[in-house]
Amino acid sequence: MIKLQEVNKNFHKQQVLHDITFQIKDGSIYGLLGSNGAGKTTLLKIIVGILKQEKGSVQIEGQKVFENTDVKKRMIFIPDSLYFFPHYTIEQMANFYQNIYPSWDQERFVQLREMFGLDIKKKVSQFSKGMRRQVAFWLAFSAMPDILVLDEPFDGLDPVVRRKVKNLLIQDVADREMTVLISSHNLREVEDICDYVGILHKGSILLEKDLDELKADIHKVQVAFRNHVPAALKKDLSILHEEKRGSVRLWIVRGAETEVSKLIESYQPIVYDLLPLTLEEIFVYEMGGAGYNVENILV
Ligand SMILES: Nc1ncnc2c1ncn2[C@@H]1O[C@H](COP(=O)(O)OP(=O)(O)OP(=O)(O)O)[C@@H](O)[C@H]1O
Repeated sequence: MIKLQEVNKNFHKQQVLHDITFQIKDGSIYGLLGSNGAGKTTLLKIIVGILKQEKGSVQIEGQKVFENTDVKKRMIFIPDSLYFFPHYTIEQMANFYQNIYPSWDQERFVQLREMFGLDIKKKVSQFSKGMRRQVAFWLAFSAMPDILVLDEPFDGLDPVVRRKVKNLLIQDVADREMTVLISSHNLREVEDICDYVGILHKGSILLEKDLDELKADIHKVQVAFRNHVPAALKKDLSILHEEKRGSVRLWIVRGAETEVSKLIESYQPIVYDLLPLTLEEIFVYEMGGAGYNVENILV
């Protein structure tokens, strides 16, 4: 479990993180979303113990992270700007990782070689940007960390590699309860793999959600009635948003699907469809309800 309690961080006199409190359960994938400058990289660096917060606590399995090598050996951070030793080949980097991470799995490194298809005798600096990112993932997956922290991890990866990397992430989470924290400015990029999403805006967490619960709790409804819309129905439903399209109403409603359907059908509509929402649509309505314009916060 990663547990943050009222974490604050200043750079010089500017406060960039304000009372950040959240938890990430073992074996889950948490997406930390936010626009440029929201504070994502700073927060990630505090979680992995590169930076120290001014106030508050960060604990992993009950232990503090900063200057704690035992915890750091179980965790890998892939930053947005990658660093490899100049002149090192992939093989030399792998040897270096093997010495640092006790859980390094050489068999897996060899097995993943086929998937990534990169020459281990070649210097990492001679690969393209996207290929260097693949090397970072290859090393990280071979080190078998308990915790993987990824800063904008999919930038520069082509769609095929992106899919392969996401599959590996999901596999490690399912097989051995790896915990993953991913930062991104793009909801669509992470919505297919995250269990939880937190939105960071100007250094504060605006919203935090379990995605399965979120998807089960909010729906798009198209409905039409022979005469006018029953006022009692509108009163009983939790309608977040309404649009009129001729005689058809489009509603965004909150509530369990079975209950929403039962209630609407009891008024015998002549048209009734309950449609799924994309995660992006859900956030637009959720955050709109909280007084934020989501287009200014997420892409
Ligand atoms: N080393 C530093 N010294 C001073 N200010 C910094 C430093 N690092 C970050 N900041 C400031 O902290 C704020 C948050 O930056 P951070 O890099 O954490 O944002 P981010 O959400 O990762 O943004 P992006 O999506 O653009 O990478 C910004 O205002 C930035 O200017």
